[in-house]
Amino acid sequence: MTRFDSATADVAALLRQHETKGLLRFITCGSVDDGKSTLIGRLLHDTRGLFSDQLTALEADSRRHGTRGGEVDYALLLDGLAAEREQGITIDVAYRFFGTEKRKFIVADCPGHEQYTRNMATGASTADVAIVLVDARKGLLAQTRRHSYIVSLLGIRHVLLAVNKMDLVGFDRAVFDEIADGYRALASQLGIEHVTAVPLSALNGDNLLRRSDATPWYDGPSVLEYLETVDVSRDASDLGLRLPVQWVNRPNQDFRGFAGTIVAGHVRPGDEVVVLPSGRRSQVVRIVTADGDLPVASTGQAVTLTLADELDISRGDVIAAVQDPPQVADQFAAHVLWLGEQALLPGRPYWLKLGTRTVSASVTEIKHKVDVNTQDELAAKSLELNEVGVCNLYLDQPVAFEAYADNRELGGFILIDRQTNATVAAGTLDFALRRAENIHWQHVDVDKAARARIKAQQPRCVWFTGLSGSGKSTIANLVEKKLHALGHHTYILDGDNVRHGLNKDLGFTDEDRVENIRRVAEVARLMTDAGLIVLVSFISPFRAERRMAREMFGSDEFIEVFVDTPLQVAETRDVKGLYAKARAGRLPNFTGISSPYEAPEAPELRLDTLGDSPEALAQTVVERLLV
Ligand SMILES: Nc1ncnc2c1ncn2[C@@H]1O[C@H](COP(=O)(O)OS(=O)(=O)O)[C@@H](OP(=O)(O)O)[C@H]1O
Ligand SMILES: Nc1ncnc2c1ncn2[C@@H]1O[C@H](COP(=O)(O)OP(=O)(O)O)[C@@H](O)[C@H]1O
Repeated sequence: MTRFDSATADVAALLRQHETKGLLRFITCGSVDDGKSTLIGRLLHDTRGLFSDQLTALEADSRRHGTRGGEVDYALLLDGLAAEREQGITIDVAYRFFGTEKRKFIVADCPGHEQYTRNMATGASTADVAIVLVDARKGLLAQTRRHSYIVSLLGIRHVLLAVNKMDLVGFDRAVFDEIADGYRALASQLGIEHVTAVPLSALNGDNLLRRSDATPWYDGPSVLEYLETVDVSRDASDLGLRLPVQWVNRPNQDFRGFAGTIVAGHVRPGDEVVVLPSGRRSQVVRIVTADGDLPVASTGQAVTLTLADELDISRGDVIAAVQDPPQVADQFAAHVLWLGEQALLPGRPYWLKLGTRTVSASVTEIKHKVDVNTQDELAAKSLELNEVGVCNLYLDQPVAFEAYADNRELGGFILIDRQTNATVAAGTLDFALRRAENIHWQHVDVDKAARARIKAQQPRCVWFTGLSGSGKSTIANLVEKKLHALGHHTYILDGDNVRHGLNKDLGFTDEDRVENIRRVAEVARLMTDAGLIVLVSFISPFRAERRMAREMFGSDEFIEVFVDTPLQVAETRDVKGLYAKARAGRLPNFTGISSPYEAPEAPELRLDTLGDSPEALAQTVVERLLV
């Protein structure tokens, strides 16, 4: 068992012991060296929340590091644990638990370095309170502003401003007042409703558990008093029931229950409910739990509901009160905090996870990005790590949602990279866009099958991908000639050509290439719908967009052909002299040289242009097509 596992077991015991007390979740944020770890370490230790094995380890560490006079260096404990978890990468937020007679606490310790915004957002998404630490000698920093912006973005309404290291400025009231006033101005700009400022020396314990004699001019609470008494209840009582279905419980033919945690409202047997997004209605029959059936259940409780009717309900659906259901939509205005190493590219599909539902989503437009230090709106074509943008989102299917301001569970989402499964963004849904609401799919009587029948062929999209000069155009051209000779109806979409018309507004940046492929894939889809065999010949360098294109077609309709020519060979051919230009630095973002090419992993066909002639390769494609 690792140290972390044993801590987890202890935590479970602690939580059980404190089960009857209120629970407060908070995060700590601040710049490096503001004293975060010391603050948390002391809170844990002085409230006797430290687990004994960790305390022993801590004292040993302190001795090893030669801390003054055998004193415990509290910072060591948390920094040590954080480092340990960092090796496991992904989330290195350290969740710590402690309790007093009045409350129990879960604190997410978010590392303060720039690149750790991801951890902070993770911690903040469930917290009720944020402790923002500021070094009294340094005042408000860019990092303080950034963290406070994220705190407000993620809906934390209560901030404890801990002006730390007051001992180093002689507990000077003027210093404290100036920082507190500056912060209140910032908070009101950001819409943070409740700010309490405390003059603190985390190291010495002044105003930490009890009020300190060193600050007779201060009559507010100590940090712990604040945490024990702050009222974070939200007025959710008037919201109707919302239960996102986590799983369908069907142990046998006679029982079918829908399990999940109630995120708003309450429920009783007999209540009328609606299931979203389908809109089907039913009535609650039982509220089942491990401890027996309940007469009523409310927000925060994990339950299994059984319904009067046999409805088709699956994970991700939301069971809601009939009188007051959440909305359903597939297009949104949203705030997106980008956490990916690679930039956000409009048009690229990501997985969006909202409540218990996962759907494919893309950003259709970045309205602007927000300078998190000044709140200025800046023009943007993409979002880089740690940037926040106001975006339009498009989902490939409708979901039940609520504005984040009203309900964090049904309004807060994350975006996941479809290749790496890494979390690349955290975001909030602001409101639904109505633009598609009044547009309905127009039924036509002559359909794709009818069009294909008259052409006596199966429509296809043959997608050639490869480096510039690999041979895409040459081979596609030969394939078309052969198909034409056989009486087939075809069309070639060639990158060079389409860029002269439909896509003449696009260049060769990553984001322009994503849009280039999105458009040509849509055109290819229309053409196959018209019954044609379409040959697409685009470099299409990114796996994500080739996959997006593939998903637009039926399973045997899309044939990915990798024209596999090594870079050195394509460069030697240099049909258009572009490689020479790129090498000379006169052509930026050139594929293979200053812009990446991601080779297909599982194409339907791989053409080795060193092994065979264009003619032979074209014949291979035709044979694959006409099987
Ligand atoms: N910077 C840069 N990088 C790559 N290619 C460049 C560039 N600048 C111009 N060209 C010419 O544009 C053709 C590629 O366009 P595509 O639309 O196929 O490219 S992409 O799919 O959007 O990556 C490509 O055609 P092919 O050589 O037929 O592939 C080039 O002739
Ligand atoms: N086996 C092969 N397959 C395709 N092209 C080849 C082959 N061998 C040599 N070539 C030459 O390589 C060049 C490929 O250029 P092109 O078809 O315009 O590539 P792309 O469309 O991928 O940029 C042509 O001059 C072609 O004659």
